[in-house]
Amino acid sequence: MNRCDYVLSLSWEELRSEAPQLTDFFTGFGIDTSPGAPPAGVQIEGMGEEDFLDIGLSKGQLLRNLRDFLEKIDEMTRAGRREVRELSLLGGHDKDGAPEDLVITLKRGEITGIVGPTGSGKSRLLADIEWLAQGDTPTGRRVLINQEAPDPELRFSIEHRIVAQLSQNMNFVMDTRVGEFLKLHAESRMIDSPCIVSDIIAMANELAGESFTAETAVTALSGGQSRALMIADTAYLSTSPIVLIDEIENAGIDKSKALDLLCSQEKIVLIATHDPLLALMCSQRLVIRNGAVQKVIAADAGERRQLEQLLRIDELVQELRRRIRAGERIEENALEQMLRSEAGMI
Ligand SMILES: Nc1ncnc2c1ncn2[C@@H]1O[C@H](COP(=O)(O)OP(=O)(O)OP(=O)(O)O)[C@@H](O)[C@H]1O
Repeated sequence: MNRCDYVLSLSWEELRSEAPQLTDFFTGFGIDTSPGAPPAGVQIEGMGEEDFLDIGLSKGQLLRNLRDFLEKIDEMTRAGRREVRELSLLGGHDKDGAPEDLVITLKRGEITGIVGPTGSGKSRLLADIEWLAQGDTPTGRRVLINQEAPDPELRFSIEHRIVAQLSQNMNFVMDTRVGEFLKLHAESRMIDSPCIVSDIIAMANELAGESFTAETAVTALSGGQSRALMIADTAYLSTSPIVLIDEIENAGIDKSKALDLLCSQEKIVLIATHDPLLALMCSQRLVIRNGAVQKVIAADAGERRQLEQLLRIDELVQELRRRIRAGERIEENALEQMLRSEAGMI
């Protein structure tokens, strides 16, 4: 018996324990999935021409949809088995060919910063990770997943990418509304939570400051808003366990909140940055020079305390930004007053 026939012959209790998503699939076609109802196969056999007209599909199309749906469930189960627990970077060489002394393993829930002068190779390191380099990029680095070289299927699969890249420019080419875009994305991920779209929009609005709604056209979003939407979307919908971020400092979004959000989703986050606040928020940072990682600095208690103070200073900067955005004039002693009211800051 093939898988399709097997599913069609199960009782609803059996089906629920086998793959709960299937009951939603059948309910969507008006099939009675209550516990005592006849199995799906019996009900489909009993459907007349009118019933098929009602659902807008022929019997053959319905069965083909079921087969596609089962394949998708299987693929997602396989993806779950390919679970990424850790990511290791093995050094290659710098721009002059000198060996890079690097062996480091990054774990889920960890944020790693990549810092260094302009042109030193930060984006190149992100690209090496995105392509799961195997000594075949200009740096000669290798990337291991769970201490093994990833299989080629994982490297070159477009559909099941384990790495999500949030690049500096987010441009939408689709002509659709935010709500519709997120709904489609959630469906493609088989995430069927009724609040998911509104949750993502609420989070994106928290990150962006300037609100938009489910009815806003994606092409009308500002740079900061689309960046915020992509971060919230990645956090809630992306199954990619590794997230690479190239510069969010100028995106006009609440960057510390954005990092907290991604980190709370147990992702392995790498962020290339020139921003001291973001760099200090990381669990560790890789210092790059001349195309190679020169050292790894782990955050310590001293740096954590500096981060706390920097976050307070950042709040003041945000407040100034808010006032300037609102068209206010900044009085001569405004900053001094704000600093004084921040007890103990100066
Ligand atoms: N190990 C290496 N060997 C050879 N070329 C390298 C190496 N590392 C980086 N490069 C090259 O050096 C150039 C600059 O690197 P990259 O763009 O990654 O710098 P960056 O630190 O991201 O700069 P910015 O801060 O300006 O964004 C790129 O062309 C990159 O491919």
